[in-house]
Order: sequence, then structure tokens, then C-alpha cells
Amino acid sequence: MTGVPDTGDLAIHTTGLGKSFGKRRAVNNLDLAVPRGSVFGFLGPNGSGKTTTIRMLLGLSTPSSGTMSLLSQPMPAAAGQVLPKVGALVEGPAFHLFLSGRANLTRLDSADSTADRSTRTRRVDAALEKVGLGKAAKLPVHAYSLGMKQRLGIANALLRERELLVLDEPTNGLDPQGTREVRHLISALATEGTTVFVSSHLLSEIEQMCSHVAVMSVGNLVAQGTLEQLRAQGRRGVKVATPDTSVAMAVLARLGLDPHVEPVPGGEDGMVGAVLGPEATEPEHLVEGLVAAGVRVRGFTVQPASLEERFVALTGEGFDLVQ
Ligand SMILES: Nc1ncnc2c1ncn2[C@@H]1O[C@H](COP(=O)(O)OP(=O)(O)OP(=O)(O)O)[C@@H](O)[C@H]1O
Repeated sequence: MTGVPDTGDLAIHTTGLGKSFGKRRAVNNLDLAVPRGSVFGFLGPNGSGKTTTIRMLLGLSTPSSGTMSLLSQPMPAAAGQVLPKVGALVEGPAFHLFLSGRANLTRLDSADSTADRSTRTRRVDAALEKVGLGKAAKLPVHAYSLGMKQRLGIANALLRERELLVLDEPTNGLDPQGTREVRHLISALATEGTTVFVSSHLLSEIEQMCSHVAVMSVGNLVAQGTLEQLRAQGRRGVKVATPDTSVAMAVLARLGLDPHVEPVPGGEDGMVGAVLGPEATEPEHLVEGLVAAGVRVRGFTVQPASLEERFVALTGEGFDLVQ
């Protein structure tokens, strides 16, 4: 793909990154380029290698092959300098349910030997404010909703000034309200200039909050770039409303398309749809061909290229489109 930025501008850069578990290749030859300042969606179905990649990036697991850098410094060699600038939410920190949100963050910060004790109270309160838990700071965590717990996890990642935030499926298991809260929080953090790398199996989510996306399929990177770049690579579709579906199918097939009939409840008309490949006959010629063959064309629409179509074409599988 085009548009891969200068490596000096990259918050995350990997080349040929791979990880095997025995014979299973969980991540294969991964070249990721995450621009600084982006909200970068790491999209893929369950089991496609997202968590494995994130664990390697954060030094929680050793790669089987390849190189990686975070904030332009080699990992894991520079982990000591880099990781304090990187906040992460991976598999959520374990909270004590009977302690308050504030007490939990204080404990987690105390467990970090590199954290500055003298600024602890201020940093904990600032992080709670930032994620909108200022008012709930004194409540025990068992009284928090799932969305609040997830935001507390993000607050934990924000106990210091961070240049990069790495969030593994931060909305997993949340209801629509919790999902919205986390999404808004991520967008707010991004406007402050923090680079956010966020994994998800939900296309709709990535579409709503990310500027860039990388798509994983069975351990392989199958696309990477801005959302616009990916959308532009998608293929248009056509839909023909007609009572003569079999003839319309035959005509479109003769014109090189792979048409299908879509069910239409009630009414006489059927709907024949087809995806237009790069070499496909232009829509006006399709209409010409249909009419010449006697097909009663009662409706004809050209649908713009969509991200959804692109992802399905890239991965060969459907993504969950809505929660
Ligand atoms: N510790 C491990 N030992 C053996 N296999 C593993 C291990 N961790 C991950 N895998 C395998 O590697 C593949 C990728 O898993 P990974 O968790 O990275 O995917 P994912 O995209 O994050 O999916 P999910 O959202 O379900 O976590 C899967 O087939 C998984 O079973």
C-alpha cells in the first residue's frame, strides 16, 4: 500500500515480525507502520494474531523473528527508556473490587518502582478526571459498570504522560453505552496528541474512531493505510430491481460479472446484485445490455465502494459490523 510514512514519524514500526507457538504461526512476517498522532485501528477476527502482536510490542512476549521499534527506539533493547512513555491496556489490570477506584490506582502506581511517589496523588486524581471517573473515585470498584471498569483500566495506563497508548480490545464485552464512553475517551485522548493503537474485531468501531487501520487475517497483515485509502480500494456494486431476474442474471454474467439474486419480501420485482471489479463494464453499458435483452429494469443503483466490502474481500470472512 502507498502512504507509508517516513520511519522517523512512526510510533510503532515492525519489520518481518513473527511469532510461532510450536508449529502454529500466530503472527507472520508483519510490517506495521503506525504514524505518530494517528488513532490506529488493528482490526481482525478473533484469533488473527492481534493480542500476540501487542504482547510482543510491549515486551511481554519474545518474537520468533523480525524487528520492532516503539517511538523510534528499538525494542526490546530500549524497553527501559521507551515503556514509561507507553500506556497499555492488555487483558485489563486486576482490580480489588472492594477498594475504591482511587485506592486501586494508588496501589498499582505504588507497585511501579519507577513511578514518582511525590506526585502520586496528583497523577492518580488527574487520570481519574481524564477518564470521567472523578466523581466515582471513592466508590468501590464492585459498584462500577463494566464501562467504568474499562475506563479505570485506561486511567491506569494514563498515570504518566504517555506518547503512545496501546489498547487491546478496550470495548470487548461492553454494552452500547460503555462502548460509546470508551470510544469518546479514545477520541479525546487523540486530540491531545497521544498516538493510540487500538485493536478490535468490530469494523464499525474502527470506522468511528480511527484515522488509520491495519487488517489482520490468520496471522497475516492483509491491508494497511488510512481509512480513505482502504475505502478507495473497495469495489462498487450495482443493484437491478426487475421482475425478470433470471434473464438479468444471464445478461450480467455474460458481461463478466458474478451476479446474485437478493431476496425482496413481497412485490413482483426481484433484486439482482453484483460487485464491479476494476475491469468491469461501466454501469451505463450494463443498463444498455439489460434493456437490449428485454429485461424490465425498474430500478438501477450503483453503490459506492465500502470499507465493509473491502474487508470481506481481503479476509474472505465477514466482520461483526455492529455490536
Ligand atoms: N500462548 C499461546 N500458546 C499457543 N497458541 C497461542 C498462544 N497465544 C495465542 N495463540 C494462538 O495464536 C493465534 C492468534 O491468537 P491471538 O490471541 O493473538 O489472536 P487475536 O487476534 O488477539 O484474537 P482474540 O481477539 O480472540 O484474542 C490463535 O490461533 C491462538 O490460538
